[in-house]
Amino acid sequence: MPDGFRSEVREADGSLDATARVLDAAGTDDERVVEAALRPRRLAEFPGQPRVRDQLGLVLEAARRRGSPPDHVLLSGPPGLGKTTLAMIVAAELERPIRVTSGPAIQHAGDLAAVLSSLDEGEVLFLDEIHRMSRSAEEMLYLAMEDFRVDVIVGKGPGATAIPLELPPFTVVGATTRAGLLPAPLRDRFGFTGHLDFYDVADLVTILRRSAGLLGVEADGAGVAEVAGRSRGTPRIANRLLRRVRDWAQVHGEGVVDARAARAALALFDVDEAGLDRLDRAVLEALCRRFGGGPVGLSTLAVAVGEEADTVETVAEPYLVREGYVLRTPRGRAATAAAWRHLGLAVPRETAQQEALPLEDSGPGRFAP
Ligand SMILES: Nc1ncnc2c1ncn2[C@@H]1O[C@H](COP(=O)(O)OP(=O)(O)OP(=O)(O)O)[C@@H](O)[C@H]1O
Ligand SMILES: [Mg+2]
Repeated sequence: MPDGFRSEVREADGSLDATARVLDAAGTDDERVVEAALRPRRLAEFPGQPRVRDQLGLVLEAARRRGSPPDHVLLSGPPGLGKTTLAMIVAAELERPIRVTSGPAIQHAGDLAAVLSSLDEGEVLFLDEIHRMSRSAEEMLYLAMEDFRVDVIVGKGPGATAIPLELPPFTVVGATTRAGLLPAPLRDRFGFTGHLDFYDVADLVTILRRSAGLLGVEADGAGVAEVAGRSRGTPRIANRLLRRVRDWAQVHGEGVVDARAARAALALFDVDEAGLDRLDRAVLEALCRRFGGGPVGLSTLAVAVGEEADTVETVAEPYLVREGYVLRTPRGRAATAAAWRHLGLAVPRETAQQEALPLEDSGPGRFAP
């Protein structure tokens, strides 16, 4: 997440300004403590993402039987869907230690060299936000991932020499919200790439029941279903909303997460019936009211809602596109009829006509990004 965005969700005392962005899918530091407690530890207790889970399970099991480290693993997808959780699970399944660092923390190749040269055989190196690493570190990483070797540069200027240093075999687990930003040579070094997608409601219900149990919160079926349906397909948001509904239930109700508590708390925190939050609605409002439904370029749209383009693109847009409110076209972002209707506005004739086209004319991928 861009730092500017993070700082916006904080109060002066550093706590989460929950009314501002209860749906912000990126976690805050205080929240990370709660999150860590709610993370599934093993693949078998990880609900959802069946494809990625099966594929990853196979890769890990085969490596375990061979007794050698598995291929490097890249996990991509929107914030809060379980990339960090899966990285921890990789290490747990391999019964190996995990070393955690992130792209922004590695600004110089030397930083990476120090981490790499201290790895033990079979260790898992988790590189979060891998798309934010410096170019020179990236190049060092290719070599290390492929040949298990780093060139340590000694000295400066014309007298500088590269001393090759052999590394024991290890496994890189990279995580990124922006797989498209990774240079192809780096992407190619990963033997397995798992793309995480939004969760369906049934999986979120499973996750919420488990979280309620861990938090010692009583929750009934209707309450859990209400929260699951309004969590933007994102476990982090589901867990966060569960805690806010629990708060409401403890203050105004009997302490039970039920449908009444869920509806009241979600309304209080600006989560609408479709599960859209303030940023989502701001994007739709800008698209429809300011730009007549678009198409409009991402950066123009971002300025209109007062956010960074990166935030609009990684946080709001994937879900709006997937739910069919926004289309990504070569000329920019455009509102669908569903967006106009969601805001309670009349659907412009042109939009209605376009969407009423028989399917064979427009193709099945009309709503695809
Ligand atoms: N499949 C899942 N089952 C249960 N809980 C999950 C699952 N996926 C994610 N979570 C919960 O959601 C929270 C966020 O997950 P995680 O930190 O793994 O997301 P992330 O993809 O790494 O997000 P970011 O891109 O912001 O780093 C965690 O607290 C975890 O408990
Ligand atoms: Mg993460």
